[in-house]
Amino acid sequence: MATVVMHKDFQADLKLDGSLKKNAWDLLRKLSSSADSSGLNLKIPQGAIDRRVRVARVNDNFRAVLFAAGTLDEATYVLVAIKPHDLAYQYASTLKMQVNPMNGVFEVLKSADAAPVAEPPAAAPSTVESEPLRLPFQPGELIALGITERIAHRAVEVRDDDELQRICVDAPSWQGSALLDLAFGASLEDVRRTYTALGSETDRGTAHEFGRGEPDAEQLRESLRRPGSQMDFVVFSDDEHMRRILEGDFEAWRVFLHPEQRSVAYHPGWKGSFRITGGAGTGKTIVGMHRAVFLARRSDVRVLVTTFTRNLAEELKRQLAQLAEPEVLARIDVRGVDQLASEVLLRAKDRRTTLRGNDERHYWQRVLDRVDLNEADRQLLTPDFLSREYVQVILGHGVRNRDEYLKVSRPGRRVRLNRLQRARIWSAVEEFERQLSLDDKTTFGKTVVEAAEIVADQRTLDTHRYDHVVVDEAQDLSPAHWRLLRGVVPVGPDDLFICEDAHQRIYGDRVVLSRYGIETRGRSRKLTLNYRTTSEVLKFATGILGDEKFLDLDEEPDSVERYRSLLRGWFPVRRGFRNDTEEQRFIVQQIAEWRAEPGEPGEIAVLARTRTVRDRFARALRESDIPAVIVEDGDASTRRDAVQVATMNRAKGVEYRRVAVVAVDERTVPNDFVLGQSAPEEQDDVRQRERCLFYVACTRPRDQLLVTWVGTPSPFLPEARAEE
Ligand SMILES: Nc1ncnc2c1ncn2[C@@H]1O[C@H](COP(=O)(O)OP(=O)(O)OP(=O)(O)O)[C@@H](O)[C@H]1O
Repeated sequence: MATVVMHKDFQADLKLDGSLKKNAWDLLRKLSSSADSSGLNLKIPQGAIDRRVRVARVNDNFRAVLFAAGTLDEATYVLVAIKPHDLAYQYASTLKMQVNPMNGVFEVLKSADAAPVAEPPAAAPSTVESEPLRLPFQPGELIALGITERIAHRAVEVRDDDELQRICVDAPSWQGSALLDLAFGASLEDVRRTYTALGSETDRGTAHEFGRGEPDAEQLRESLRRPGSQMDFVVFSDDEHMRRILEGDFEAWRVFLHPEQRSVAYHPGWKGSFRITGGAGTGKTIVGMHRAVFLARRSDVRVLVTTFTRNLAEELKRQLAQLAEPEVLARIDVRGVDQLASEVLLRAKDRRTTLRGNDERHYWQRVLDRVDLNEADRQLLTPDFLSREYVQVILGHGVRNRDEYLKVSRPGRRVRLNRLQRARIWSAVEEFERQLSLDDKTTFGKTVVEAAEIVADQRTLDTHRYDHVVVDEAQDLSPAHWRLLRGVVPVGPDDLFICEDAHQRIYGDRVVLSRYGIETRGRSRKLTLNYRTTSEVLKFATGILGDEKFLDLDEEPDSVERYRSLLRGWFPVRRGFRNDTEEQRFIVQQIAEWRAEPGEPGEIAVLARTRTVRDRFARALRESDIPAVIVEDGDASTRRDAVQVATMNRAKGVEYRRVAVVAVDERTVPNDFVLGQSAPEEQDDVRQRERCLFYVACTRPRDQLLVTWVGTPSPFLPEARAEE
C-alpha cells in the first residue's frame, strides 16, 4: 500500500469540473493500492526541474500532476494539480517538491521560486530605516525562518500590503500567511511557533537534517504533520477517509485548516469553557464545527451545537454533515437556541403559543396605552425600551417581584432609572404578563427564561443533558440564553466552546459571561485571517467600524487590528443616486450583468436595512424578469435558482458571491425609526448596533460588493481610498 497525499490545488482543480471527480477517485484508488509505480503508466515530463515529478492520465483530456517519492516498498504519491493535457506537462516541469531545509515544512514550489537568487542574503537591502516598508526584517531573517530566498528578497522590498499579497499568492500557503502575519506585526518567533512547531532546539536540529538529501518515509511523515504543511496537504489515512474528502463539494475548510484554526479545533482538551473570537469570515463557525465533531468522536458523549437562529442552525447541520460520518452525527444535536428552549418547555408539557417579534411590540403598546405616564416617561418608555428591559433585566436576572426590581443592578443598560420610573415599569410589566396569560401566550424571551428555570431544577431530563456545547454567534445571546446553556451542560472540561465577534452584535445588550457561571478568562484565542472576503472588501468593511470601541463577552476590548485576507479582487463599488427609480434601475442592470456570468443566481444577494426596502427591490427585479426570492427573517429554506433579497439581519452568518447593499442613505443606515424608538441614553448603543449591522452586510460577499444610496449617504460609509 502506498501513501497518498493531496495538495489543496488538486482539490481546487477538481472543483472546476465536477465530471473529473469519478476519474480522480479511480486514480487515487489505483495509486493507494499499488505497491510500486510499475503498471501505473506515470509519465516523466521533459525538462522537469524535479526528477520525481510525474504526469498521470485522468481522462481523455485531463492529466494529474503528481510526485512519486519514497522507496520501492514504501511509495508516497503527492497529487498536486489536475490540468488539460498540454498544460499539465508544462506545469509539471516547473515544480519542485521539498521538505523545507530550515523548518521541515513540506512544500511544492513553482520554478521561479525554487531557484535561489544570485546575491547572498547579507548583501540585500535592509528595510528597517526606510519608512513605509511593511516588513521590518532582513531577508536573512526571513530565509532563516524558511521563506524561499527569492520571495524573502522581494518581500522586504514591498511598499504596501497589496504588493505583498501579490508575492504571497504563488508561494506555499504557510509562507504567504506567515509573511502577512509579519507585515501585520507578528514576531519571527510567533511565526515559527505557529507554522513550523519548532519549539525546541532538538526539533530545530531534526528539521535541519531534512535538507540533506532525500527524506525517508518517516521523515516525510513527520514533515507532513507540521502545521504549515497541513495548510496545503492532506495525507489520506485509508479509502474511507479519501472517499469522505472527495465526495460533496470539495470544500477546502473540511481539510485544510489554518494552524490557528487547527490548534483550537483539535486541542486535546481545555479544563473548562473556551472562547474563540475573530472578525467576520475568519472561520469561527468552521472551527466550531470541527470542534463539535472532534468532541463527538469520543463515544458516550452528547454534544449540542447551537446558534442564534433556526436558519443558521440549518446551515450548521449542513456543514456538520460534510465533516462527520452518521454515527458521530448521531451524537450531535443542532438547535437554534430559542428552539432548544421551546423543546424544554414542550417536554415540560407547556403548550402556550409564542408571540413573534411584531406581535410582542403590539402587546407592549397596548399596555402603554393603558398605564398613566407623564410626558418625560412617555419618551423613555417605548415598546422597544420596555421589551429590552424585560428581556435583559427582568427576565435576564430572574427578577420576580417589585422589590427585587427596585434593587437590581442593570449592567449593560445605558439608561439610568430612578425609583419612581422603576415602579412604573414594574406596573407595565405586570400588566403585560397579565395580558399574555389571559390570551394563553408567551414570548421568546419568557420561553428561554422558563426553560432556564426548568433546567436549573436538578430533577428534569434537560438538566446537564449534554457533555459539550458549541455556541456560534454568541455575541447576540441574551442573559437568559446563557443561563439555559449553563444549565444543560455541567461545569467541567470542554463544557462550552463559544464563537463570538463583538463587531457583529446586532441584537440585545452586551453580556458578561462570568455573571452566568461561564469562565473563559485565560482560555480564548483570536482568529485573524479572513477566508471569505477579498482584501479590498475587507478594508471597506473595517472602515465602517470607524473608531468605535467594542468589548467582548469577557469585557475585554476587541478590535479588527491584524484582521487580514490573502484574497484579492475588485474594489467595492459605491454609487449615489438622485431618486429611488434611478437606484433601482442601476441595481437591476447590475444584477442582470452578474447573472449573465457563470454561477448560480442564488449566489447573488440584495441586502436592505428594512423589509420595505427589501420588498421594493424584489419587486423591481421581478418586474424586469429577474427571478428574485425574498428570504424571510426566520426562513431556513434556500432556493439557489433565484437572486436572494433579504434584510441585513437575515444575512448574518450567511455568505454570497456577490452582494448589493442598497438604500444606504443617512435616514436608513442607521435606521431613523429604530433610533426614534430608543431613549436618548440608549442612542449610542443603538447606533453601534446599526453600524455593526451595516458591517455584517458588507462582510457577506466572497467576490464583489456594491453599495448604493439615494441623496445623502450613510454617515457609516467609509471614505473612498485613493486607489479605488
Ligand atoms: N481553513 C479554511 N480553508 C478554506 N476556507 C475556509 C477555511 N476556514 C474558513 N473558510 C471559509 O471562509 C468562510 C468563512 O468561514 P466562517 O463562516 O466559518 O467564518 P466566521 O468567522 O464564522 O464568519 P462570520 O462571523 O462572518 O459568520 C467560509 O466560506 C468558509 O468555508
